[in-house]
Amino acid sequence: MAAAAAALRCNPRLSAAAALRGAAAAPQVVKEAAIALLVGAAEPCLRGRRRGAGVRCQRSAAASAVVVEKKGRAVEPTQEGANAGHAEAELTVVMKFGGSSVASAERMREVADLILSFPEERPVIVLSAMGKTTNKLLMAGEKAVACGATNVSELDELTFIKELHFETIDQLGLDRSIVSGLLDELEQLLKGIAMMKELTLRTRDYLVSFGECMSTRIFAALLNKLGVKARQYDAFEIGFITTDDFTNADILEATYPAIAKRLHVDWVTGPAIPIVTGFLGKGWKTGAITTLGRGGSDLTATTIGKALGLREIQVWKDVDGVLTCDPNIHPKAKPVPYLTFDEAAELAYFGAQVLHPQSMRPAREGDIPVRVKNSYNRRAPGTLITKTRDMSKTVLTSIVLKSNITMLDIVSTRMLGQYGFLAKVFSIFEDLGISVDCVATSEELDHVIEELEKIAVVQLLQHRSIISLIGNVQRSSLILEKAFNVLRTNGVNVQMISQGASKVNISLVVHDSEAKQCVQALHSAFFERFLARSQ
Ligand SMILES: Nc1ncnc2c1ncn2[C@@H]1O[C@H](COP(=O)(O)OP(=O)(O)O)[C@@H](O)[C@H]1O
Ligand SMILES: N[C@@H](CC(=O)OP(=O)(O)O)C(=O)O
Repeated sequence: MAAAAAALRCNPRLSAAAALRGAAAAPQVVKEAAIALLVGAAEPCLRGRRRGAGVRCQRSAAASAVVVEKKGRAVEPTQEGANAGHAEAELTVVMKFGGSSVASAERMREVADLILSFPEERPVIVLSAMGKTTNKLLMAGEKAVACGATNVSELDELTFIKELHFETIDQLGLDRSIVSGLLDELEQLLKGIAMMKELTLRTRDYLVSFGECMSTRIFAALLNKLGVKARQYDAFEIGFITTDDFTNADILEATYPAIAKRLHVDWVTGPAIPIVTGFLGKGWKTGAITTLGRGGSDLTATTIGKALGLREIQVWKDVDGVLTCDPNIHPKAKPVPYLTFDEAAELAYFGAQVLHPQSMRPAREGDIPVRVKNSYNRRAPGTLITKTRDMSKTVLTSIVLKSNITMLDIVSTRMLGQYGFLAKVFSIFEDLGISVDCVATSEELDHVIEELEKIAVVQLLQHRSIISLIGNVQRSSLILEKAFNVLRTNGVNVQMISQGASKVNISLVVHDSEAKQCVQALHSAFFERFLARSQ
């Protein structure tokens, strides 16, 4: 059993899902041929060089007209916005700014200022869509399915998106033509959806791509206006090749040499800060626009970091780094100064919204440090994520909560031997093409249960939460002792426990109704009282 469970953890998506089931609240007591699967329910599958002297960003205030071309073509840097430098030095860092960092004209100015406050860097910039644009686009698409083509122009979400982008452009003193073509195209697309009365995953990706296509064009124009040469890129035009899994595509290997070549050649022939759309790619078979899963701009940034062998990858957010838990769950969450790639990856897989689940992979492969910083509080040191770190004093790093999980309790009817049973259970998921922690609809779940019931007694336990304790599992006894002490004091019965093969994660399953209170109590025990005592 243990061997089977460990093997399953090789697949990060399955790792959240497969765990040994013990007798209630008796961790590590393993029942014969009985496993439980956790099925994510509510959310869609979300899915060195040293610095050198060289080209510097100029801060000249020379205004310039910006040449804006059609979607799919880069906004070329302007003469006036010329960065006088030559490309004798390579690009040094990638800086990614999330939606909250570029949510308004004021925020865009702030981000431009932030970038220019590092004149020694030659950055590649990755941007997400402005503020909540992605959510609004999705909502507009869903409403368009039912509202009829003649009513599309009146959709609140479309009006909001138009106003946000036009107001931003006006406030920045730029030309509305930068995005007007895209906004027309967006309206046409919504009319098409209304006529078809259908929003496919492929269309969904095309629809949300407008957010990043607009934010990057506006920002490139702003930098050029400020006298800093910048060049806009649509990721799907410069070699971000992905699988054709719309809404949750994976980056393919061919991406790395392709984007490295394109960005490098452009940089040496005409140095200009590259401003790249986050989140987007191009499906290798269909040639259509794909997205990398919600929050996918982090992955765009780490992919560029690895492709170009940059010194550092910076992801600028609206929090002071990766925190000891979700600040929306517990206001006393505090920044974690250092993490390993393994810890950060585990944290992200288990639902911490702060990093995209796949984003650590390219950074780890390229061994490029990732720094998570706050664009609203530049001085905060943030979190530095590296391959290794001194773990000697570490017990717990962070607590992650993933709610609204469905747990499948599967007990063998002994028609098959133990090994055959486990193999059969997972082949059912494979045959149905279901990634265990990504089952999104109850229909999918019905199929799974129907198949499983041929070999097992299946119990469906809904409204469960996974609490993941990310830390030094070399100290698992201490972590468990402390955690169970807290849970017992709070009268909480743990329904399942699983220790990750990655040695950085222990997961507990509790009922949804108790989960937040548990996280708060655990946080207080590990990070508040512990610190108070050790200081
Ligand atoms: N452990 C955590 N550390 C930091 N932030 C977290 C954590 N868990 C959840 N969050 C949430 O993640 C948000 C940042 O992620 P995200 O919204 O994707 O940023 P951005 O859009 O800037 O890339 C924070 O505002 C915070 O509410
Ligand atoms: N705009 C996309 C991609 C992204 O990465 O956004 P953010 O960096 O704001 O999480 C989304 O909302 O999912």
